[in-house]
Amino acid sequence: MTILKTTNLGRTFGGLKAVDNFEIYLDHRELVGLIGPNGAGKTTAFNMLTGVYVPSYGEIQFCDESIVGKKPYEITQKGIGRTFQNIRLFKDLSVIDNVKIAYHQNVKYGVVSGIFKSKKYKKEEEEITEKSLELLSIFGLELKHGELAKNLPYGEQRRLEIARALATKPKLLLLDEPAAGMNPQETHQLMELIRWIRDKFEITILLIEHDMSLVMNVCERIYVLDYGKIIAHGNPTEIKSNPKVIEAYLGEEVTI
Ligand SMILES: Nc1ncnc2c1ncn2[C@@H]1O[C@H](COP(=O)(O)OP(=O)(O)OP(=O)(O)O)[C@@H](O)[C@H]1O
Repeated sequence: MTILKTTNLGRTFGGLKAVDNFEIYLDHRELVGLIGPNGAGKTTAFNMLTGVYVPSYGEIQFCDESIVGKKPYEITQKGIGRTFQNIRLFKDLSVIDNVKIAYHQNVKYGVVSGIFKSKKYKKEEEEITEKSLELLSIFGLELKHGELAKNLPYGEQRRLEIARALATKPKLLLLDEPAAGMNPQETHQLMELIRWIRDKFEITILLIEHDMSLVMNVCERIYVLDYGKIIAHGNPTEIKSNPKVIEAYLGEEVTI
């Protein structure tokens, strides 16, 4: 079942077509990679899918509904969660509060209930705390729940970002360079975790990554962007041997 489909999607900045004719589909429970050299347009594509940028043209269908023109928070509520290339945590809040804030996007009590701290409010709060701790334990962060996010080592901040994104209960999770700045051992563990998350939460994952071993090992299908256009699409074996992909990566410090 296809949950996301884009048609002739594009974004221009002045005269630059940062992304052009971007056409992808994602099926339920797929793990798909989006790769390409620096400046190819990967983050711009993510920004359109999540409402951070309004597309200059084209269509995005998510769960059979157009999400073009919707605000980022509306798209989050519809079921697209994401992480950012540059980590965006509330650095001066505790680890658990970072996750709880994300959960609050889906709670049912109203403002009045919140102000007067009704029974329903307290029950919801207890549930959110419990669920947040459960989520933190998946990411090996439960013992650090009281620490300030800014005091976590880099790899743990990246994991906390994924936990936050999952707390918004996404059907589709977009990960923008989840392994950036991680050492090989952390990257390997993350790879396992990403696969596990997809299975446990039964979600679709689209990830941007520069670490080719991670992409090739973890993704079932891969789209390759170059100068804003998709130049290749296929499984890892097909992508590795695609001449257009090899050419696009010439001069980059990566082995594919
Ligand atoms: N807000 C913006 N204003 C002007 N140009 C932009 C803007 N955002 C992106 N661009 C340009 O669009 C192109 C694609 O950028 P983008 O960040 O999407 O690439 P990327 O593939 O994510 O790169 P990287 O791998 O380096 O993160 C680049 O030429 C970039 O300079």
